[in-house]
Amino acid sequence: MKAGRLAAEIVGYAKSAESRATALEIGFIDRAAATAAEAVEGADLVVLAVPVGAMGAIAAEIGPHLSPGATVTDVGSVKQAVIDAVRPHIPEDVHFIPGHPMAGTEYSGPRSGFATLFRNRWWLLTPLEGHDPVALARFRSLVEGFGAKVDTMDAPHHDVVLAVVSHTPHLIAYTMVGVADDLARVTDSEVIQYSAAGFRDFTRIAASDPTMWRDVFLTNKDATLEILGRFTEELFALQRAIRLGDGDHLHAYFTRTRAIRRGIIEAGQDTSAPDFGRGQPPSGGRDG
Ligand SMILES: NC(=O)C1=CN([C@@H]2O[C@H](COP(=O)(O)OP(=O)(O)OC[C@H]3O[C@@H](n4cnc5c(N)ncnc54)[C@H](O)[C@@H]3O)[C@@H](O)[C@H]2O)C=CC1
Ligand SMILES: O=C(O)C(=O)Cc1ccc(O)cc1
Repeated sequence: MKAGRLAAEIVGYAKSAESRATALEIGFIDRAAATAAEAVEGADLVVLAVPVGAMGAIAAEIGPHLSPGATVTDVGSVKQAVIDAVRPHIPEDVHFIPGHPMAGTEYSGPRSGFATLFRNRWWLLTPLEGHDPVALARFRSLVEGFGAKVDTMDAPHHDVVLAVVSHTPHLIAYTMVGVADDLARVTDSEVIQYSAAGFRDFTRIAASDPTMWRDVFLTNKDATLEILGRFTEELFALQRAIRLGDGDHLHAYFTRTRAIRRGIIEAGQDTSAPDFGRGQPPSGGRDG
């Protein structure tokens, strides 16, 4: 918003005084408020960017201080739980537009933000029934001003999709790194020294913020457990194929999954890693 001069004044609040001071120092905000309630006084737009489990408490704190006609949005990785926790605290004359930018890194805190973070990334919105289309269109064009692409869907659908493309993969990465750490035969230095790209990517993901991800799994419980159940079934089938020496099964499976990867690249959605066949992709996040 700062880089694009999309707001007259940006007021920030964070629980820690250090985060507030850093945000001011690096120019992310024009003014730091001492409380969340003070931060939202007179604001046209309020963005809730706390761990999913903290959204409800923050909403309760700011609810009585919101201006009529203001818009409240959030950036939480889970949507239905945030809606359930936040909506009761938002006055009738305030617009609530739940959202989720599909962009980020394993880093936290104000120094981890950068102006191009949302460029060419999806920003999913899960508007509530009976929402004001004018407020939605206004917010949508703001987000497009960050360079993001917007899509809308309902919250339960969002949560299942995210369980597949983000939440369960994060859990798998956490597990794989934990397994490597547990293996006495593989010393720490070997894990670090011989890390191939696949495992290195797992370690990056597994370095993500523990509070944020704890809250994601606690609040997207059903969808994550459903996808994890399917994942476990497939894993057992592959385990069995390896044990039986069933190369056809393995080959057919890997052929199917390779087609998915190629589909992502052809759709121009790969912003994660160098694609040596097609030159450098656009920079994606801090690790690029
Ligand atoms: N990091 C990422 O890659 C992405 C994160 N998200 C979502 O964005 C939200 C914020 O995540 P980040 O910006 O990465 O985290 P962050 O750690 O950089 O910022 C979180 C802020 O919330 C504050 N906070 C934590 N607990 C609080 C509480 N109980 N009450 C009041 N304030 C509290 C912290 O002081 C901090 O200022 C989360 O809901 C997360 O699911 C969404 C997309 C990507
Ligand atoms: O660091 C990564 O690779 C991410 O996957 C970032 C991310 C984390 C959480 C989200 O809800 C959306 C994006």
